[in-house]
Amino acid sequence: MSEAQSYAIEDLPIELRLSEEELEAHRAHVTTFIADLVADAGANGAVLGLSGGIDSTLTAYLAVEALGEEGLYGLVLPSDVNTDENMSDAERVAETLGIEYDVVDINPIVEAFFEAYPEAGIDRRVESDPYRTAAGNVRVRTRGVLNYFVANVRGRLVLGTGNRSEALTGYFTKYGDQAVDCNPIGNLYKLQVRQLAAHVGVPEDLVEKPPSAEMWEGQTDETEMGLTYDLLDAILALHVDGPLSKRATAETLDVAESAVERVEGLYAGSEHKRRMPPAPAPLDL
Ligand SMILES: Nc1ncnc2c1ncn2[C@@H]1O[C@H](COP(=O)(O)OP(=O)(O)OC[C@H]2O[C@@H]([n+]3cccc(C(=O)O)c3)[C@H](O)[C@@H]2O)[C@@H](O)[C@H]1O
Ligand SMILES: Nc1ncnc2c1ncn2[C@@H]1O[C@H](COP(=O)(O)OP(=O)(O)OP(=O)(O)O)[C@@H](O)[C@H]1O
Ligand SMILES: [Mg+2]
Repeated sequence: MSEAQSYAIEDLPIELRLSEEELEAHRAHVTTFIADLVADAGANGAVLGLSGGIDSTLTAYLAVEALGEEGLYGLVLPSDVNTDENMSDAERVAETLGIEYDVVDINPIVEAFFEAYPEAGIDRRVESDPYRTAAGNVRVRTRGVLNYFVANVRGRLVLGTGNRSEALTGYFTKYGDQAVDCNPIGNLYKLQVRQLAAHVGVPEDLVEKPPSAEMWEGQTDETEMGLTYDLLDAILALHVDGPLSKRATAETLDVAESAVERVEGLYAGSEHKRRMPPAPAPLDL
């Protein structure tokens, strides 16, 4: 967002944008992945948090293709910082797909956490960090607990909605929205998530909506990260996943090297979120 950019995705030396044929291949690949995972686990189906955003909407569409409408159970979990529009979009997705779903207000649960540890002062200082992020993370982790509560009771798996752009930048809450049994769209960059969503028939207004974690009022991913997803995805594909050096990436995209460094920093700083909690090596005494 704050970084100047003057490139066109179509001109990139790597194919970030998927063709219709490739989109159809990804659709089949992901639906097979979901169907196999649920069958191999002997589960009754899957549970998925619906936020009205593009990641959960696409995952829901693909899960219904994989498991049928009976196979997916939706949870719409509003808190006081979610917009009515997003929550009604989440319900619209469930209604359109014909899946069973519940709406559970998480505010009382979240408030109980804040009251249980008033020393953090979160209820009074939520507008500034670290309180704002800490409070947002409580909302996100509360949803994770509820997802697993329902999964345990109904013998289902929890579907995650993480994509590759989020995974590589650590743009998720540790043991929150990342606490799931699988990430069906986890190998797609955000740009490709949007493309696949349009391809499988997700309504245009949901495809075009600015991504938001809705952890606090007015939050958007691109403002918080200081990068558009188009630029982020290009840097990830060329430099973090791809072979280009920092300078070649900046020259190719006609952006300052500082933009590439910013992404490098997000990637390196989130390494701990992509691995199992470490323990000391066994001691050979
Ligand atoms: N080097 C290290 N080795 C091992 N552990 C390390 C560590 N550094 C921090 N940690 C641990 O990690 C914690 C920080 O991580 P975490 O609790 O996740 O918190 P944090 O990364 O600070 O915040 C979550 C970020 O993800 C974004 N988010 C969250 C949820 C959804 C979405 C969305 O797109 O929908 C986005 C959110 O906006 C925010 O920017 C620290 O408190 C510490 O416990
Ligand atoms: N209010 C909510 N109710 C239920 N689940 C939610 C809610 N908010 C977030 N989630 C879950 O957390 C996931 C991560 O949120 P994230 O914002 O990254 O994805 P999204 O909302 O689906 O897409 P977008 O990035 O476009 O906002 C969601 O996909 C959804 O599964
Ligand atoms: Mg969202």
